[in-house]
Amino acid sequence: MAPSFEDGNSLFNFVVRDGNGVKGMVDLGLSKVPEQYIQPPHERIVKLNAIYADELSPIDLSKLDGPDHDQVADAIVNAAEVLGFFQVVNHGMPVELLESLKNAAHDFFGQAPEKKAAYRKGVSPSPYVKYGTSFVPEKEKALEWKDYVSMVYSSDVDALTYWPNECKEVALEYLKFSMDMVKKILKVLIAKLGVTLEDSKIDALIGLRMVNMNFYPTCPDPELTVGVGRHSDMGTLTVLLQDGIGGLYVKVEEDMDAGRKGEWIEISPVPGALVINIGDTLQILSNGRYKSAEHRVRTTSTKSRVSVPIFTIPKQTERIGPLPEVVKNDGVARYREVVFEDYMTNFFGNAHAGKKSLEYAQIIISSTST
Ligand SMILES: O=C(O)CCC(=O)C(=O)O
Ligand SMILES: [Fe+2]
Repeated sequence: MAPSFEDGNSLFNFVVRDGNGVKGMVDLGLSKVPEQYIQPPHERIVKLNAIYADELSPIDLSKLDGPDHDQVADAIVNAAEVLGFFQVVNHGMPVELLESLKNAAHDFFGQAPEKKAAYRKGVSPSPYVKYGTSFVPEKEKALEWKDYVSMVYSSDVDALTYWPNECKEVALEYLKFSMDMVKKILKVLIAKLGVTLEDSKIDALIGLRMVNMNFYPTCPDPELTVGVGRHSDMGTLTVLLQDGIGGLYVKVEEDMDAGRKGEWIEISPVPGALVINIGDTLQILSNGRYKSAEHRVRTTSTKSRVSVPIFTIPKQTERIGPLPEVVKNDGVARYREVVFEDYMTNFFGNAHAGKKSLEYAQIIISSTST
């Protein structure tokens, strides 16, 4: 039976306030996209632009420990400078774990709405778990076609006590495997900046970790909606597991060989691979050399999609600014120093709007020369 929401408020209340999510709405039987989800034309993802250039072939991470170290390090740095996104294979994570994670995400979101709604903001029994929908629904002109559960890591004991039963064990294992990889990649990126950081500083830059599970229900008209709107991630590095459905798009910020600046290209699913992307923090630390890529997610009408990002972000008290050696080299600081907690508050206080989040730390450099 088609749902009849008399006014906009009742739909908002059903989906957002009462925690039924997009899934709850779709499960009622939906033949068309509700008005609240219709994106303005310039935000819609119309064209399926599946470019599969050489730059996007996955990087074999196991080679970082062998004679090809320099080549692999260069590939990582190049990807971070040009697109801000790359995929890795032979990362050491068992394939079965990746499969279990996707299943666990389906298990979690497949539960009755009240089970998930128990983790809503303000009522969640755990300070570390939040279930929700869209990004900041109260501030968005059009809602995003996505439900999520977010699990903050504080300790193994807390994770196993407070994270949802449906996914806590696999999510924790995934996080453990990922952190070694994240540290390795981060060390490569920092070294190429000509900077040496103490291990304690590296740890502080990825001191807060969050495992999210995203669920994108089927949509009756994917061309009117977005799964996630244009945004960059706020943290240092993001690790992402996506399923085989596809729909993750990245905006080309630097010109690649074929002159594709400004185009959106798809990060096509590769079985067994993980996606890595640079976040705002690393763009700031590198004084703009590494790109916190703008990305977005399309919805589909055929099958629900799941993805499982790990966000590694600085500790709240950490001061983030361009590394002094890099500024010295560049002759200019493109960002000011900010306390990460303030950066985060600003990030979560606004709807997704491309790379606008970076403006919070940006120094506007006026060109007075010539
Ligand atoms: O679902 C995806 O592929 C990406 C999700 C994403 O960008 C995010 O959660 O920040
Ligand atoms: Fe993202």
